[in-house]
Amino acid sequence: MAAPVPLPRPVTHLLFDMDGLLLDTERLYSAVFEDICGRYGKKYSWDVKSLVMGKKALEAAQLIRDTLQLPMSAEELVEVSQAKLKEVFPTAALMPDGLVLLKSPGRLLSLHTSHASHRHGNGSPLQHPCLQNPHGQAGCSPWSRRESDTTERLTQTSFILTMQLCLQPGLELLSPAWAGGFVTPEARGKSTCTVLWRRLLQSRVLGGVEKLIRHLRKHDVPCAVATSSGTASFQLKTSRHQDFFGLFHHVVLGDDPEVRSGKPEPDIFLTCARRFSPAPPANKCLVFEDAPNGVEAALAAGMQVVMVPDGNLKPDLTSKATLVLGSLQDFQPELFGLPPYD
Ligand SMILES: O=c1[nH]cc([C@@H]2O[C@H](COP(=O)(O)O)[C@@H](O)[C@H]2O)c(=O)[nH]1
Repeated sequence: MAAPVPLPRPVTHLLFDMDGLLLDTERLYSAVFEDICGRYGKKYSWDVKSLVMGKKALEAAQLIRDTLQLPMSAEELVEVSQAKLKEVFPTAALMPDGLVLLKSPGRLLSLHTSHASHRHGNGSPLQHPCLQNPHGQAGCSPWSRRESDTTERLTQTSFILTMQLCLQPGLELLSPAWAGGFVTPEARGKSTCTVLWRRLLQSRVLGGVEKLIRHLRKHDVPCAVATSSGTASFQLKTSRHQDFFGLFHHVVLGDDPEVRSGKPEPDIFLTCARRFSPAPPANKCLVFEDAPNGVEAALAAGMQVVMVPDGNLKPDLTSKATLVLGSLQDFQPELFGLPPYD
């Protein structure tokens, strides 16, 4: 019989990864590497991507080059990819919630699709008193639907029925990324999209990422960012989000001299924890990650880790996380002894 999975333990300090967790940049990396690899008839699949996510740029390029046998050096791959990434990094948006937007003539409806299941890395649902929902199901928080600023609670079944009802002719499904603030160049030109976008911004409640960080800040919970991104990439990616990143106590970057080895080694999280004053012990730190390399790094540092994996990631790559969530918006701080939302 498998050993029982321990419940989350209380923590005092939170350490956040950036790409694919706070910022919706993984699809930018995918588009750029798919394009470069495609030129040589190679596929930048999620199997390859899962190996490189969270690594420093040169190590990542080396791995991609070796795995796909690209006819160029790792340094050349860094140069070619960085040239393209620099163009798109300034468009980086905060991570969208599990939102799907449905557009019908004259009306915008958004549905939260994140099923908010809380599970252990091994796949078993987390049984915790904090997770009892109004329908009495442990391990599954309610589905919600937002129409303008009214919030209704829906069960999973009624959500699916609503989706079916909505997806009739005349209704258009907009990409989740659109909800996160990233408007594609094609969409930008269309007046209907612009009007809908403006309406969405007006009626918008804070996205899960921002809501969580502002909540923690309000309650003086020390938070920091630990990202493998180098200084130049970080500045481009965060250029539109300086207020948001200003909420963190500090940021540790991949080219920091104290970060000798990248994820999956623990250096970046240990360095990040040391820079709080006073520095917390590792077992009082909770890391948030989307990448398997990041989860390994957090565990190697002796920290607990909440994983918010991309849906394309193979389920077995989430197995080591303390807790796995569908979206950061589903995080319940009280599970780790932190102040609950008001
Ligand atoms: O498809 C990819 N995703 C992510 C990376 C690497 O992962 C890092 C993301 O760092 P983090 O998750 O620690 O924010 C990027 O800087 C980049 O080097 C990559 O090369 N290719």
